[in-house]
Amino acid sequence: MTDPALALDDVRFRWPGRSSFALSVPEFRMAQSESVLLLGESGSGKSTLLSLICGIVTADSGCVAVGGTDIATLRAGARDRFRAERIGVIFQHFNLLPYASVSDNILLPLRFAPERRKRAAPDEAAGLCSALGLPDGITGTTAGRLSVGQQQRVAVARALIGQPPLIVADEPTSALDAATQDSFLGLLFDRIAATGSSLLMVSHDERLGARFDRVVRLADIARTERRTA
Ligand SMILES: Nc1ncnc2c1ncn2[C@@H]1O[C@H](COP(=O)(O)OP(=O)(O)OP(=O)(O)O)[C@@H](O)[C@H]1O
Repeated sequence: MTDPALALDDVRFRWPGRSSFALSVPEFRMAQSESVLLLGESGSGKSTLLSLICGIVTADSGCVAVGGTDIATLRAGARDRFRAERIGVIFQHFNLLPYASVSDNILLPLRFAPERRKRAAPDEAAGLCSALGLPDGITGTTAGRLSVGQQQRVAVARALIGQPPLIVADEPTSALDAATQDSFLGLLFDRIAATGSSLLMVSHDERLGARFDRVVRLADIARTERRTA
């Protein structure tokens, strides 16, 4: 039997030093190649959940397994390499290196991920740029000079390069108008259909739901505790 792309069991978490917010997830699963839209209001813990899934923070108890590997069993350095190998992350604010070229930004995760680097074709960065509708020759441009929409596409190319099995995206469409949102999602879905990657996207916009295999509300899979500190 193949491992689920993602499995959370009895996960509990509090941000260190902050008792005012707690998140617990009894059970959540994603199958391989599945796309899930995770909805929740602002401050409900969506980004916190993604940080747990990416191993940026570790659960106080319970298990977060990505492709069958419990990330709590990995030491910090190994966890960073595991994330680079297995998860393509699209951050809310893209987190591009503004002084580095588009090409260097896209290739960045491969530096820490030898297996993913082997899977990436030599011209994949340029190919992704063109598939994502970026202009020819953009790979040498400094990322800080791009429009917001272009930065977003570069962030997607960086997440997709080398075909990581899981793509995690934190509100990647929030800065886009409706038409650009639609074409952006079309491109993202074309790419994950081609590679068979799973996609977990966080948003507070339920209109995006039609494109996904499943729409999940954070409130239905997690309990949160919020107190004014
Ligand atoms: N790095 C952090 N350190 C400490 N507390 C944090 C950190 N990141 C988030 N929190 C706290 O965790 C709680 C949930 O925030 P989170 O960003 O996960 O919610 P969200 O649903 O993603 O919100 P939004 O839709 O506004 O991005 C908030 O109380 C927030 O202050």
